[in-house]
Amino acid sequence: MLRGRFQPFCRYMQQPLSAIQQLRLAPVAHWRPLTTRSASLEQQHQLTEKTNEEEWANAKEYKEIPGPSSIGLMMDFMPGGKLYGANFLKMYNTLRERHGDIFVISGSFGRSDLICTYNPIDFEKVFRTEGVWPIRKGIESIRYYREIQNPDAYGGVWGLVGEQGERWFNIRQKVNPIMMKVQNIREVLPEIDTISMELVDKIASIRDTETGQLTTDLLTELRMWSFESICYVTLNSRLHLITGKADADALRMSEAMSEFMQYTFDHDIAPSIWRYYHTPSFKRLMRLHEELTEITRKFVDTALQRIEAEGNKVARKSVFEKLLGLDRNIAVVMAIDMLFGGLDTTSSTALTALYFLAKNPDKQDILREELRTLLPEHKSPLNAQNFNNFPYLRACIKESMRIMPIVSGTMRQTGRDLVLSGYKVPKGTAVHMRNMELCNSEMFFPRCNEYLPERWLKTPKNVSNPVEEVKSQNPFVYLPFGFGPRTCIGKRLADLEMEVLLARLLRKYKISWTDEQNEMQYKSNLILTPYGEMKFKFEEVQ
Ligand code: HEM
Repeated sequence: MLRGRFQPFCRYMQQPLSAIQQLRLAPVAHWRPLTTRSASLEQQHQLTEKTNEEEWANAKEYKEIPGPSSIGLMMDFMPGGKLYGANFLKMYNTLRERHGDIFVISGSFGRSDLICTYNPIDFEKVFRTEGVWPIRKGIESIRYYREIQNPDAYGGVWGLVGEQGERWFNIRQKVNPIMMKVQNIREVLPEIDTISMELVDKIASIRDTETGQLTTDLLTELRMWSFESICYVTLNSRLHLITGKADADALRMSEAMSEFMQYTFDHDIAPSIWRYYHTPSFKRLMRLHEELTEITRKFVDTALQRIEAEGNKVARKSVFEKLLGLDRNIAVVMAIDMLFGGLDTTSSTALTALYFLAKNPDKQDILREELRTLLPEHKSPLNAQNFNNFPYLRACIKESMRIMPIVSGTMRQTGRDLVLSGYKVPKGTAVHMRNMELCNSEMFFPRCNEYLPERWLKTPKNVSNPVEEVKSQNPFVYLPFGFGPRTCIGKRLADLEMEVLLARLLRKYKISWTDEQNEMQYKSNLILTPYGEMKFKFEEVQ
Protein backbone atom coordinates (compact mmCIF):
# COMPACT_ATOMS: atom_id res chain seq x y z
CA MET A 1 0.00 0.00 0.00
CA LEU A 2 2.75 2.39 0.97
CA ARG A 3 4.51 1.76 -2.30
CA GLY A 4 1.46 2.85 -4.30
CA ARG A 5 1.22 6.10 -2.34
CA PHE A 6 4.86 6.90 -2.84
CA GLN A 7 5.20 6.09 -6.48
CA PRO A 8 4.22 9.57 -7.68
CA PHE A 9 7.28 11.06 -5.96
CA CYS A 10 9.51 8.94 -8.07
CA ARG A 11 7.96 9.99 -11.32
CA TYR A 12 8.87 13.61 -11.38
CA MET A 13 12.36 13.22 -12.63
CA GLN A 14 11.33 11.04 -15.54
CA GLN A 15 9.79 13.88 -17.48
CA PRO A 16 11.93 15.48 -20.17
CA LEU A 17 12.53 19.16 -19.68
CA SER A 18 13.84 22.09 -21.48
CA ALA A 19 15.78 23.23 -18.47
CA ILE A 20 16.92 26.62 -19.69
CA GLN A 21 13.36 27.69 -20.34
CA GLN A 22 12.40 26.60 -16.86
CA LEU A 23 14.64 29.04 -15.09
CA ARG A 24 12.33 31.80 -13.99
CA LEU A 25 14.56 34.02 -12.00
CA ALA A 26 13.69 36.33 -9.18
CA PRO A 27 16.29 38.97 -8.24
CA VAL A 28 18.82 37.99 -5.60
CA ALA A 29 20.71 40.16 -3.15
CA HIS A 30 23.77 41.98 -4.54
CA TRP A 31 27.02 40.29 -3.64
CA ARG A 32 29.65 42.00 -1.55
CA PRO A 33 32.67 40.24 -0.04
CA LEU A 34 32.21 39.41 3.64
CA THR A 35 35.63 40.61 4.63
CA THR A 36 37.89 43.29 3.31
CA ARG A 37 41.03 42.16 1.53
CA SER A 38 43.22 44.70 3.34
CA ALA A 39 42.50 43.35 6.87
CA SER A 40 44.94 40.81 8.36
CA LEU A 41 43.70 37.24 8.85
CA GLU A 42 43.38 37.75 12.61
CA GLN A 43 41.52 41.03 12.15
CA GLN A 44 39.28 39.34 9.62
CA HIS A 45 38.60 36.50 12.05
CA GLN A 46 37.72 38.89 14.90
CA LEU A 47 35.59 40.96 12.57
CA THR A 48 33.73 37.89 11.36
CA GLU A 49 33.19 36.54 14.89
CA LYS A 50 31.85 39.89 16.06
CA THR A 51 29.65 40.27 13.00
CA ASN A 52 28.42 36.72 13.57
CA GLU A 53 27.44 37.37 17.18
CA GLU A 54 25.61 40.56 16.29
CA GLU A 55 24.01 39.00 13.29
CA TRP A 56 22.92 35.95 15.26
CA ALA A 57 21.35 38.07 18.01
CA ASN A 58 19.35 40.03 15.45
CA ALA A 59 18.43 37.15 13.15
CA LYS A 60 15.01 35.60 12.74
CA GLU A 61 14.42 32.15 14.23
CA TYR A 62 15.05 28.98 12.25
CA LYS A 63 11.40 27.97 12.52
CA GLU A 64 10.42 31.15 10.67
CA ILE A 65 12.18 30.04 7.47
CA PRO A 66 9.41 29.59 4.91
CA GLY A 67 8.89 26.29 3.16
CA PRO A 68 6.42 23.51 2.42
CA SER A 69 5.40 21.07 5.12
CA SER A 70 6.44 17.46 4.43
CA ILE A 71 2.80 16.46 4.04
CA GLY A 72 2.11 19.49 1.82
CA LEU A 73 5.02 18.61 -0.44
CA MET A 74 3.88 15.00 -0.68
CA MET A 75 0.37 16.12 -1.59
CA ASP A 76 1.84 18.33 -4.33
CA PHE A 77 3.37 15.26 -5.93
CA MET A 78 0.17 13.21 -5.78
CA PRO A 79 -2.06 12.99 -8.87
CA GLY A 80 -3.87 16.32 -9.14
CA GLY A 81 -1.16 18.11 -7.08
CA LYS A 82 0.73 21.13 -8.47
CA LEU A 83 3.97 19.17 -8.84
CA TYR A 84 2.51 15.91 -10.12
CA GLY A 85 4.85 14.64 -12.84
CA ALA A 86 7.23 17.60 -12.32
CA ASN A 87 10.97 17.06 -12.53
CA PHE A 88 13.69 18.09 -10.10
CA LEU A 89 14.23 21.60 -11.56
CA LYS A 90 10.53 22.33 -11.80
CA MET A 91 10.16 21.34 -8.14
CA TYR A 92 12.86 23.85 -7.09
CA ASN A 93 11.50 26.61 -9.30
CA THR A 94 7.97 26.16 -7.99
CA LEU A 95 9.14 26.19 -4.38
CA ARG A 96 11.22 29.29 -5.03
CA GLU A 97 8.26 31.10 -6.60
CA ARG A 98 6.14 30.19 -3.59
CA HIS A 99 8.61 30.81 -0.77
CA GLY A 100 11.37 33.10 -2.03
CA ASP A 101 15.17 32.84 -2.17
CA ILE A 102 15.51 30.73 0.95
CA PHE A 103 13.18 27.94 2.01
CA VAL A 104 13.36 24.74 3.99
CA ILE A 105 12.19 21.32 2.86
CA SER A 106 11.28 19.74 6.17
CA GLY A 107 12.88 16.43 7.01
CA SER A 108 10.74 13.33 6.75
CA PHE A 109 11.14 9.56 7.14
CA GLY A 110 14.46 9.75 8.94
CA ARG A 111 15.91 12.44 6.70
CA SER A 112 16.88 15.82 8.11
CA ASP A 113 15.74 19.25 6.95
CA LEU A 114 17.22 20.69 3.77
CA ILE A 115 17.67 24.46 3.41
CA CYS A 116 17.66 25.69 -0.19
CA THR A 117 19.19 29.06 -0.88
CA TYR A 118 19.69 31.22 -3.96
CA ASN A 119 21.66 33.87 -2.12
CA PRO A 120 25.40 33.94 -2.93
CA ILE A 121 26.13 35.70 0.37
CA ASP A 122 24.87 32.50 2.03
CA PHE A 123 27.09 30.42 -0.28
CA GLU A 124 30.13 32.40 0.78
CA LYS A 125 29.30 31.99 4.48
CA VAL A 126 28.80 28.25 4.14
CA PHE A 127 32.00 27.69 2.17
CA ARG A 128 34.14 29.97 4.29
CA THR A 129 33.16 28.13 7.47
CA GLU A 130 33.10 24.55 6.14
CA GLY A 131 36.52 23.80 7.63
CA VAL A 132 39.14 21.36 6.36
CA TRP A 133 36.77 18.38 6.46
CA PRO A 134 33.64 19.67 4.72
CA ILE A 135 30.59 17.50 5.15
CA ARG A 136 28.42 16.72 2.16
CA LYS A 137 25.73 14.19 2.90
CA GLY A 138 22.96 13.40 0.51
CA ILE A 139 23.58 9.99 -1.00
CA GLU A 140 23.13 7.94 2.13
CA SER A 141 22.00 4.78 0.35
CA ILE A 142 25.55 4.38 -0.99
CA ARG A 143 26.96 4.39 2.52
CA TYR A 144 24.18 2.05 3.69
CA TYR A 145 25.03 -0.50 0.99
CA ARG A 146 28.76 -0.36 1.62
CA GLU A 147 28.58 -0.39 5.40
CA ILE A 148 25.59 -2.59 6.15
CA GLN A 149 24.71 -4.68 3.11
CA ASN A 150 28.10 -5.63 1.72
CA PRO A 151 30.87 -4.60 4.14
CA ASP A 152 33.25 -7.35 2.96
CA ALA A 153 33.46 -5.98 -0.56
CA TYR A 154 34.57 -2.56 0.69
CA GLY A 155 37.03 -3.55 3.42
CA GLY A 156 35.72 -0.93 5.87
CA VAL A 157 36.32 2.02 3.50
CA TRP A 158 33.21 3.75 2.16
CA GLY A 159 34.89 5.97 -0.40
CA LEU A 160 35.00 9.71 -0.99
CA VAL A 161 31.26 9.92 -1.51
CA GLY A 162 30.37 7.80 1.54
CA GLU A 163 32.89 9.02 4.11
CA GLN A 164 32.83 12.19 6.22
CA GLY A 165 35.25 13.97 8.55
CA GLU A 166 38.73 12.64 9.21
CA ARG A 167 38.06 9.31 7.47
CA TRP A 168 37.14 11.22 4.30
CA PHE A 169 40.27 13.36 4.64
CA ASN A 170 42.50 10.28 4.97
CA ILE A 171 41.36 9.07 1.56
CA ARG A 172 41.32 12.47 -0.08
CA GLN A 173 44.89 13.37 0.93
CA LYS A 174 46.14 10.18 -0.72
CA VAL A 175 44.16 10.67 -3.92
CA ASN A 176 44.67 14.45 -4.36
CA PRO A 177 48.29 14.34 -5.58
CA ILE A 178 47.38 11.72 -8.18
CA MET A 179 44.14 13.23 -9.47
CA MET A 180 44.38 16.96 -8.83
CA LYS A 181 47.86 17.70 -10.21
CA VAL A 182 47.62 18.83 -13.82
CA GLN A 183 50.97 17.26 -14.79
CA ASN A 184 49.92 13.86 -13.41
CA ILE A 185 46.68 13.92 -15.35
CA ARG A 186 48.44 15.16 -18.51
CA GLU A 187 50.40 11.87 -18.54
CA VAL A 188 47.34 10.21 -20.02
CA LEU A 189 46.91 12.71 -22.88
CA PRO A 190 48.21 10.35 -25.62
CA GLU A 191 45.87 7.51 -24.69
CA ILE A 192 42.87 9.80 -24.10
CA ASP A 193 43.61 11.19 -27.56
CA THR A 194 43.69 7.68 -29.06
CA ILE A 195 40.30 6.91 -27.49
CA SER A 196 38.83 10.18 -28.78
CA MET A 197 40.19 9.49 -32.27
CA GLU A 198 38.49 6.11 -32.17
CA LEU A 199 35.18 7.91 -31.61
CA VAL A 200 35.90 10.41 -34.40
CA ASP A 201 36.65 7.50 -36.76
CA LYS A 202 33.52 5.72 -35.64
CA ILE A 203 31.42 8.79 -36.41
CA ALA A 204 32.69 8.57 -39.98
CA SER A 205 31.36 5.03 -40.17
CA ILE A 206 27.95 5.70 -38.56
CA ARG A 207 27.31 8.97 -40.41
CA ASP A 208 24.83 9.01 -43.27
CA THR A 209 26.83 10.85 -45.95
CA GLU A 210 23.67 12.27 -47.57
CA THR A 211 22.03 13.77 -44.48
CA GLY A 212 25.03 14.05 -42.16
CA GLN A 213 22.97 12.43 -39.39
CA LEU A 214 24.19 9.56 -37.26
CA THR A 215 22.65 6.12 -37.52
CA THR A 216 23.20 5.43 -33.81
CA ASP A 217 22.51 7.50 -30.72
CA LEU A 218 25.21 10.11 -30.00
CA LEU A 219 24.65 10.00 -26.23
CA THR A 220 25.25 6.22 -26.21
CA GLU A 221 28.44 6.72 -28.22
CA LEU A 222 29.64 9.39 -25.81
CA ARG A 223 28.88 7.20 -22.79
CA MET A 224 31.03 4.46 -24.32
CA TRP A 225 33.80 7.00 -24.94
CA SER A 226 33.76 8.30 -21.36
CA PHE A 227 33.62 4.79 -19.90
CA GLU A 228 36.52 3.66 -22.07
CA SER A 229 38.51 6.72 -21.00
CA ILE A 230 37.83 6.43 -17.27
CA CYS A 231 38.54 2.70 -17.29
CA TYR A 232 41.86 3.29 -18.98
CA VAL A 233 42.92 6.04 -16.56
CA THR A 234 41.74 4.15 -13.48
CA LEU A 235 42.93 0.64 -14.30
CA ASN A 236 45.06 0.79 -17.46
CA SER A 237 42.41 -1.45 -19.05
CA ARG A 238 41.05 -1.06 -22.56
CA LEU A 239 37.50 -2.37 -23.08
CA HIS A 240 37.12 -1.59 -26.82
CA LEU A 241 33.65 -0.17 -26.28
CA ILE A 242 33.95 2.22 -29.23
CA THR A 243 35.49 -0.07 -31.78
CA GLY A 244 32.78 -2.67 -31.32
CA LYS A 245 34.47 -5.63 -29.66
CA ALA A 246 32.64 -4.59 -26.53
CA ASP A 247 33.06 -6.32 -23.21
CA ALA A 248 29.66 -7.66 -21.99
CA ASP A 249 30.32 -6.62 -18.38
CA ALA A 250 31.14 -3.07 -19.44
CA LEU A 251 27.94 -2.82 -21.46
CA ARG A 252 25.91 -4.15 -18.55
CA MET A 253 27.64 -1.72 -16.20
CA SER A 254 26.84 1.23 -18.41
CA GLU A 255 23.15 0.18 -18.55
CA ALA A 256 23.00 -0.48 -14.82
CA MET A 257 24.51 2.98 -14.13
CA SER A 258 21.54 4.76 -15.74
CA GLU A 259 19.13 2.78 -13.61
CA PHE A 260 21.32 3.35 -10.55
CA MET A 261 21.22 7.15 -11.00
CA GLN A 262 17.45 7.07 -11.19
CA TYR A 263 16.94 4.77 -8.20
CA THR A 264 19.48 6.65 -6.08
CA PHE A 265 17.63 9.85 -6.82
CA ASP A 266 14.30 8.21 -5.92
CA HIS A 267 15.60 7.15 -2.52
CA ASP A 268 18.06 9.86 -1.52
CA ILE A 269 16.69 13.06 -3.01
CA ALA A 270 12.96 12.44 -3.43
CA PRO A 271 10.99 11.65 -0.22
CA SER A 272 11.43 7.97 0.59
CA ILE A 273 10.73 5.70 3.56
CA TRP A 274 13.68 3.35 2.98
CA ARG A 275 15.24 4.08 6.35
CA TYR A 276 12.12 2.53 7.96
CA TYR A 277 10.89 0.09 5.39
CA HIS A 278 12.66 -1.51 2.45
CA THR A 279 10.28 -1.10 -0.44
CA PRO A 280 10.68 -3.28 -3.55
CA SER A 281 12.24 -0.32 -5.31
CA PHE A 282 14.83 0.12 -2.52
CA LYS A 283 15.63 -3.59 -2.81
CA ARG A 284 16.13 -3.04 -6.54
CA LEU A 285 18.58 -0.24 -5.73
CA MET A 286 20.52 -2.58 -3.44
CA ARG A 287 20.62 -5.22 -6.20
CA LEU A 288 21.96 -2.59 -8.61
CA HIS A 289 24.69 -1.77 -6.10
CA GLU A 290 25.51 -5.46 -5.87
CA GLU A 291 25.67 -5.85 -9.62
CA LEU A 292 27.80 -2.73 -10.12
CA THR A 293 30.10 -3.72 -7.28
CA GLU A 294 30.54 -7.23 -8.69
CA ILE A 295 31.32 -5.95 -12.18
CA THR A 296 33.78 -3.31 -11.00
CA ARG A 297 35.44 -5.85 -8.70
CA LYS A 298 35.95 -8.05 -11.75
CA PHE A 299 37.68 -5.18 -13.56
CA VAL A 300 39.78 -4.50 -10.48
CA ASP A 301 40.73 -8.19 -10.09
CA THR A 302 41.75 -8.44 -13.76
CA ALA A 303 43.88 -5.31 -13.32
CA LEU A 304 45.46 -6.83 -10.18
CA GLN A 305 46.39 -10.02 -12.04
CA ARG A 306 47.90 -8.00 -14.86
CA ILE A 307 49.88 -5.83 -12.44
CA GLU A 308 51.27 -8.93 -10.73
CA ALA A 309 52.23 -10.48 -14.06
CA GLU A 310 53.82 -7.31 -15.44
CA GLY A 311 55.67 -6.29 -12.29
CA ASN A 312 57.55 -3.03 -12.92
CA LYS A 313 57.56 -3.38 -16.70
CA VAL A 314 54.54 -1.14 -17.25
CA ALA A 315 55.36 2.33 -18.60
CA ARG A 316 52.55 4.26 -16.93
CA LYS A 317 50.95 3.35 -13.64
CA SER A 318 47.15 3.61 -13.42
CA VAL A 319 45.47 5.54 -10.59
CA PHE A 320 44.65 2.15 -9.07
CA GLU A 321 48.29 1.04 -9.13
CA LYS A 322 49.49 4.30 -7.65
CA LEU A 323 47.01 3.97 -4.79
CA LEU A 324 47.73 0.29 -4.35
CA GLY A 325 51.19 1.20 -3.12
CA LEU A 326 49.60 3.39 -0.42
CA ASP A 327 46.51 1.50 0.73
CA ARG A 328 44.88 -1.49 -0.94
CA ASN A 329 41.33 -0.86 0.38
CA ILE A 330 41.40 2.78 -0.69
CA ALA A 331 42.69 1.71 -4.12
CA VAL A 332 39.75 -0.66 -4.61
CA VAL A 333 37.03 1.76 -3.44
CA MET A 334 38.52 4.64 -5.38
CA ALA A 335 38.59 2.52 -8.56
CA ILE A 336 34.92 1.72 -8.09
CA ASP A 337 34.04 5.37 -7.40
CA MET A 338 35.96 6.59 -10.42
CA LEU A 339 34.08 4.20 -12.69
CA PHE A 340 30.80 5.31 -11.08
CA GLY A 341 31.61 9.03 -11.02
CA GLY A 342 33.30 9.35 -14.39
CA LEU A 343 30.77 7.84 -16.74
CA ASP A 344 27.62 9.96 -17.08
CA THR A 345 29.01 13.23 -15.73
CA THR A 346 31.63 13.59 -18.47
CA SER A 347 29.51 12.27 -21.33
CA SER A 348 26.55 14.52 -20.45
CA THR A 349 28.77 17.60 -20.11
CA ALA A 350 30.61 16.88 -23.38
CA LEU A 351 27.32 16.41 -25.21
CA THR A 352 26.00 19.66 -23.73
CA ALA A 353 29.09 21.51 -25.00
CA LEU A 354 28.60 20.02 -28.48
CA TYR A 355 24.96 21.08 -28.40
CA PHE A 356 25.76 24.72 -27.59
CA LEU A 357 28.40 24.84 -30.30
CA ALA A 358 25.97 23.26 -32.77
CA LYS A 359 23.42 25.96 -31.92
CA ASN A 360 25.99 28.76 -32.22
CA PRO A 361 27.76 28.29 -35.59
CA ASP A 362 29.57 31.65 -35.34
CA LYS A 363 31.26 30.53 -32.11
CA GLN A 364 32.00 27.16 -33.63
CA ASP A 365 33.75 28.89 -36.55
CA ILE A 366 35.96 30.88 -34.16
CA LEU A 367 36.81 27.68 -32.34
CA ARG A 368 37.63 25.87 -35.58
CA GLU A 369 40.05 28.61 -36.56
CA GLU A 370 41.87 28.10 -33.24
CA LEU A 371 41.91 24.34 -33.80
CA ARG A 372 43.16 24.68 -37.40
CA THR A 373 46.09 26.81 -36.27
CA LEU A 374 47.32 24.17 -33.85
CA LEU A 375 46.10 21.08 -35.69
CA PRO A 376 46.74 21.79 -39.42
CA GLU A 377 45.55 18.27 -40.32
CA HIS A 378 42.73 16.23 -38.77
CA LYS A 379 45.25 13.83 -37.39
CA SER A 380 48.00 16.31 -36.44
CA PRO A 381 49.39 15.23 -33.06
CA LEU A 382 48.08 16.68 -29.83
CA ASN A 383 50.88 17.04 -27.33
CA ALA A 384 51.85 18.76 -24.11
CA GLN A 385 53.00 21.88 -26.07
CA ASN A 386 50.08 22.61 -28.36
CA PHE A 387 47.52 21.40 -25.80
CA ASN A 388 48.17 24.46 -23.63
CA ASN A 389 47.11 26.80 -26.41
CA PHE A 390 43.38 26.28 -26.75
CA PRO A 391 41.89 29.19 -24.76
CA TYR A 392 38.76 29.44 -26.88
CA LEU A 393 38.08 25.69 -26.63
CA ARG A 394 38.27 25.89 -22.84
CA ALA A 395 36.06 28.99 -22.84
CA CYS A 396 33.44 27.15 -24.95
CA ILE A 397 33.28 24.27 -22.46
CA LYS A 398 33.13 26.64 -19.49
CA GLU A 399 30.31 28.61 -21.04
CA SER A 400 28.22 25.51 -21.68
CA MET A 401 28.76 24.45 -18.04
CA ARG A 402 27.55 27.89 -16.98
CA ILE A 403 24.26 27.57 -18.81
CA MET A 404 23.73 23.88 -18.14
CA PRO A 405 25.80 22.60 -15.19
CA ILE A 406 24.87 18.93 -15.05
CA VAL A 407 25.23 19.05 -11.26
CA SER A 408 22.92 21.99 -10.70
CA GLY A 409 23.76 22.90 -7.09
CA THR A 410 26.23 22.24 -4.27
CA MET A 411 25.39 20.56 -0.95
CA ARG A 412 27.06 21.12 2.41
CA GLN A 413 26.32 20.85 6.07
CA THR A 414 26.94 24.08 7.94
CA GLY A 415 30.29 23.93 9.78
CA ARG A 416 28.99 26.20 12.52
CA ASP A 417 25.94 28.27 13.50
CA LEU A 418 25.31 30.72 10.66
CA VAL A 419 22.87 33.44 9.77
CA LEU A 420 21.66 32.65 6.26
CA SER A 421 19.49 35.21 4.47
CA GLY A 422 18.60 36.67 7.88
CA TYR A 423 17.65 33.37 9.60
CA LYS A 424 19.47 31.44 12.32
CA VAL A 425 20.70 28.15 10.89
CA PRO A 426 22.36 25.80 13.41
CA LYS A 427 25.64 23.98 12.82
CA GLY A 428 25.16 20.66 11.02
CA THR A 429 22.16 21.73 8.91
CA ALA A 430 22.13 20.52 5.30
CA VAL A 431 22.19 23.40 2.81
CA HIS A 432 21.61 23.14 -0.92
CA MET A 433 23.15 26.08 -2.77
CA ARG A 434 21.45 26.53 -6.13
CA ASN A 435 24.21 27.63 -8.50
CA MET A 436 22.49 26.90 -11.79
CA GLU A 437 19.79 29.56 -11.45
CA LEU A 438 22.35 32.23 -10.45
CA CYS A 439 24.57 31.31 -13.39
CA ASN A 440 21.58 31.98 -15.62
CA SER A 441 20.79 35.32 -14.02
CA GLU A 442 21.54 38.79 -15.44
CA MET A 443 22.72 39.86 -12.01
CA PHE A 444 25.80 37.64 -12.19
CA PHE A 445 26.19 37.03 -15.90
CA PRO A 446 25.03 39.94 -18.05
CA ARG A 447 23.58 38.72 -21.36
CA CYS A 448 23.06 35.45 -19.55
CA ASN A 449 20.82 34.02 -22.26
CA GLU A 450 23.59 34.28 -24.83
CA TYR A 451 26.24 31.65 -25.37
CA LEU A 452 29.32 33.85 -25.00
CA PRO A 453 32.58 31.88 -24.57
CA GLU A 454 34.35 35.27 -24.78
CA ARG A 455 33.32 36.03 -21.22
CA TRP A 456 35.88 33.49 -20.01
CA LEU A 457 38.85 34.78 -22.02
CA LYS A 458 41.63 36.55 -20.19
CA THR A 459 42.18 39.12 -22.95
CA PRO A 460 42.02 42.73 -21.78
CA LYS A 461 38.79 44.55 -22.01
CA ASN A 462 38.33 46.61 -25.17
CA VAL A 463 35.48 47.84 -27.28
CA SER A 464 35.29 44.77 -29.48
CA ASN A 465 35.72 42.38 -26.57
CA PRO A 466 33.92 43.72 -23.49
CA VAL A 467 34.63 40.60 -21.48
CA GLU A 468 34.73 42.24 -18.08
CA GLU A 469 31.17 43.33 -18.47
CA VAL A 470 29.82 39.88 -19.01
CA LYS A 471 31.83 37.93 -16.46
CA SER A 472 30.71 37.27 -12.92
CA GLN A 473 32.97 38.79 -10.27
CA ASN A 474 31.57 36.51 -7.61
CA PRO A 475 33.69 33.39 -7.00
CA PHE A 476 30.84 31.44 -5.38
CA VAL A 477 28.33 31.46 -8.21
CA TYR A 478 29.95 29.48 -11.02
CA LEU A 479 30.87 26.13 -9.44
CA PRO A 480 30.25 23.30 -11.95
CA PHE A 481 32.72 21.07 -10.11
CA GLY A 482 31.86 22.25 -6.59
CA PHE A 483 34.14 24.13 -4.25
CA GLY A 484 37.04 23.88 -1.82
CA PRO A 485 38.68 20.77 -0.34
CA ARG A 486 35.66 18.65 -1.33
CA THR A 487 35.58 19.80 -4.95
CA CYS A 488 35.22 17.12 -7.66
CA ILE A 489 38.25 14.83 -7.60
CA GLY A 490 37.80 14.05 -11.30
CA LYS A 491 37.64 17.63 -12.59
CA ARG A 492 41.11 17.76 -14.14
CA LEU A 493 40.53 14.46 -15.87
CA ALA A 494 37.03 15.44 -17.05
CA ASP A 495 38.40 18.70 -18.48
CA LEU A 496 41.18 16.86 -20.29
CA GLU A 497 38.81 14.27 -21.76
CA MET A 498 36.31 16.89 -22.95
CA GLU A 499 38.96 19.21 -24.41
CA VAL A 500 40.60 16.41 -26.39
CA LEU A 501 37.32 15.06 -27.72
CA LEU A 502 35.94 18.45 -28.73
CA ALA A 503 39.24 19.42 -30.36
CA ARG A 504 39.24 16.25 -32.44
CA LEU A 505 35.54 16.26 -33.33
CA LEU A 506 35.27 19.93 -34.25
CA ARG A 507 38.52 19.90 -36.19
CA LYS A 508 36.99 17.29 -38.44
CA TYR A 509 33.26 18.13 -38.44
CA LYS A 510 31.00 21.12 -38.61
CA ILE A 511 28.22 20.16 -36.24
CA SER A 512 24.71 21.60 -36.37
CA TRP A 513 21.42 21.05 -34.56
CA THR A 514 18.74 20.30 -37.12
CA ASP A 515 15.57 20.93 -35.11
CA GLU A 516 14.76 24.64 -35.17
CA GLN A 517 11.64 24.23 -33.06
CA ASN A 518 12.98 22.22 -30.16
CA GLU A 519 15.92 22.39 -27.80
CA MET A 520 17.81 19.37 -26.55
CA GLN A 521 15.85 17.82 -23.69
CA TYR A 522 17.24 16.86 -20.30
CA LYS A 523 15.99 14.50 -17.66
CA SER A 524 16.96 15.29 -14.12
CA ASN A 525 17.77 12.75 -11.49
CA LEU A 526 21.10 12.72 -9.65
CA ILE A 527 22.47 14.82 -12.49
CA LEU A 528 21.00 16.42 -15.62
CA THR A 529 21.31 14.06 -18.56
CA PRO A 530 20.52 14.82 -22.21
CA TYR A 531 17.51 12.90 -23.29
CA GLY A 532 15.43 12.11 -26.38
CA GLU A 533 16.34 12.30 -30.04
CA MET A 534 19.80 13.71 -30.75
CA LYS A 535 19.21 15.89 -33.79
CA PHE A 536 22.80 16.58 -34.74
CA LYS A 537 24.21 16.83 -38.25
CA PHE A 538 27.93 16.21 -38.94
CA GLU A 539 29.52 17.70 -42.07
CA GLU A 540 33.17 17.05 -42.81
CA VAL A 541 35.38 20.15 -43.08
CA GLN A 542 38.85 20.64 -44.52
C1 HEM B 1 32.20 17.07 -16.30
C2 HEM B 1 32.29 16.07 -15.46
C3 HEM B 1 32.04 16.17 -13.98
C4 HEM B 1 31.28 17.06 -13.27
C5 HEM B 1 30.47 18.23 -13.81
C6 HEM B 1 31.41 16.70 -11.87
C7 HEM B 1 30.82 17.40 -10.82
C8 HEM B 1 31.02 17.11 -9.47
C9 HEM B 1 30.52 17.90 -8.39
C10 HEM B 1 29.69 19.17 -8.52
C11 HEM B 1 30.92 17.30 -7.24
C12 HEM B 1 30.60 17.79 -5.82
C13 HEM B 1 31.74 18.73 -5.36
C14 HEM B 1 31.46 19.49 -4.08
O1 HEM B 1 30.61 19.08 -3.30
O2 HEM B 1 32.11 20.54 -3.86
C15 HEM B 1 31.68 16.13 -7.58
C16 HEM B 1 32.26 15.26 -6.68
C17 HEM B 1 32.93 14.10 -7.04
N1 HEM B 1 33.24 13.69 -8.31
FE1 HEM B 1 32.83 14.69 -10.03
N2 HEM B 1 32.21 15.60 -11.76
C18 HEM B 1 32.64 15.25 -13.03
C19 HEM B 1 33.51 14.23 -13.36
C20 HEM B 1 34.02 13.31 -12.48
C21 HEM B 1 34.94 12.25 -12.84
C22 HEM B 1 35.53 12.02 -14.22
C23 HEM B 1 35.17 11.53 -11.70
C24 HEM B 1 36.06 10.33 -11.56
C25 HEM B 1 37.27 10.43 -11.24
C26 HEM B 1 34.43 12.17 -10.61
C27 HEM B 1 34.41 11.74 -9.30
C28 HEM B 1 33.90 12.48 -8.25
C29 HEM B 1 34.03 12.09 -6.85
C30 HEM B 1 34.68 10.80 -6.33
C31 HEM B 1 33.44 13.11 -6.09
C32 HEM B 1 33.35 13.20 -4.56
C33 HEM B 1 34.56 14.01 -4.06
C34 HEM B 1 34.62 14.14 -2.54
O3 HEM B 1 33.58 14.15 -1.89
O4 HEM B 1 35.75 14.27 -2.03
N3 HEM B 1 33.75 13.25 -11.14
N4 HEM B 1 31.74 16.04 -8.96
